[in-house]
Amino acid sequence: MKTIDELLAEGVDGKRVFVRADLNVPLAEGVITDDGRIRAVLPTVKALADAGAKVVVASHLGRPKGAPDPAFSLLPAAERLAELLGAPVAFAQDTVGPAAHEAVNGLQPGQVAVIENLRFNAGETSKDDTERGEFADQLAALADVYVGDGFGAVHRKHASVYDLPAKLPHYAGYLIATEVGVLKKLTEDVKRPYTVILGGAKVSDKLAVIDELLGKADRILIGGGMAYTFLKAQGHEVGISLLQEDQIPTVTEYMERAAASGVELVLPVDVLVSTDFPDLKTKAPADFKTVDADQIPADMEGLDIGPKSRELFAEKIADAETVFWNGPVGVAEHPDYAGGTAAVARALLNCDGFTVVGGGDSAAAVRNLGFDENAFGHISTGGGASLEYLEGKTLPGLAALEN
Ligand SMILES: Nc1ncnc2c1ncn2[C@@H]1O[C@H](COP(=O)(O)OP(=O)(O)O)[C@@H](O)[C@H]1O
Ligand SMILES: O=C(OP(=O)(O)O)[C@H](O)COP(=O)(O)O
Repeated sequence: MKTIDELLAEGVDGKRVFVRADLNVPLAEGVITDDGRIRAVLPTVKALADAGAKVVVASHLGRPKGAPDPAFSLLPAAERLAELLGAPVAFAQDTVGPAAHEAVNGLQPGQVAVIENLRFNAGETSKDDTERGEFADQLAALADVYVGDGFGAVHRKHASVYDLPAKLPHYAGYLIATEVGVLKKLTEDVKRPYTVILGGAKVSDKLAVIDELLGKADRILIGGGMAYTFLKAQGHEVGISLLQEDQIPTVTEYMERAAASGVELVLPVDVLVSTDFPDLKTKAPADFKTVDADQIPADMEGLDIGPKSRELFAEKIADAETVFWNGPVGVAEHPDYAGGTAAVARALLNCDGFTVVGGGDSAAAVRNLGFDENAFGHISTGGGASLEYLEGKTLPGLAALEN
């Protein structure tokens, strides 16, 4: 993989450099609640701008449906990038249309532009190679060189991640180099016990990684929206909790395999439940109660792990030599459901092993709950990406940079 340092040595003065970043930051009412992913790409953007490149920054944000949707505009991220750079950043209101070309053509060496959300275009995420290739051609028209630095999206076979680097000279940015360097340690020389904690809401994506993790981890703790498919598979009522019904046979097989191979698969023993999802805008106090995990009422959903589960999880983390955590174990954006996630974060800090936290929302939760990000072994900007890397999978965005 050629790195940005090689590109800088070759010289970028006046060249248009396309930086595929992951600026998929959490937003509340259009306000960024954690800018970690923007700060993470600054070294790359700054180095290119300082060397006289015309820097074109691109990213997805959220999951719009292949067409413009103002709720998912990258404008707030572009504005924050400008603040962090201490320099103006041009913003194009389309991705590959006239506004993007105008913004890029208007750049002087050392200046930066952000183009609108890549996923406003159906070609970005298309499963059809030709459609993705055509969109990548349109992106390629905006640049002379490609720098891949969106670690959080390298597991996606998307046009800007996978197809575009094949069309331009391509290099890995500083963030990708750092992330891969740290995560590599977890694939090569894992000190045991190795505890993995999985939570969050991208249940179908993340259930799949358990298949591989069963052969790698000693303990797998399941919280967040992930837990309810397991509880249901054990025959419990889960009410209106997040559920991946079609995955019940799969998780049943996981539980059998874990038992047979001596991997501890740990589920919550109690949960906080409510009839309503909390209001994340007003953060108004929630009406919830704590129940045992096999007593979830039919009209309620589980929104955090309960006090007994927090103790149990902390115990399974305490003596671990290696810990990997992806996914808040509750709806940590709301103070009433952040207790489980805070307990897991504390347990990581109390453990002497090497601790890695991965994922946009997990990293945001840790910082927003007031934990010192430097106290963890590593905070990865990618959740799904780091999990798939640890599985040993070939990640499209890394393979494309290697070719
Ligand atoms: N029990 C739950 N029910 C619904 N959503 C949940 C639950 N627990 C956690 N979440 C949500 O999961 C989201 C984060 O999931 P995900 O994107 O998978 O994590 P990450 O970005 O760290 O990889 C958060 O917005 C959080 O509110
Ligand atoms: O937020 C992200 O992943 P993560 O939640 O696994 O950390 C990345 O920006 C990828 O987004 P996607 O899962 O919509 O492709």
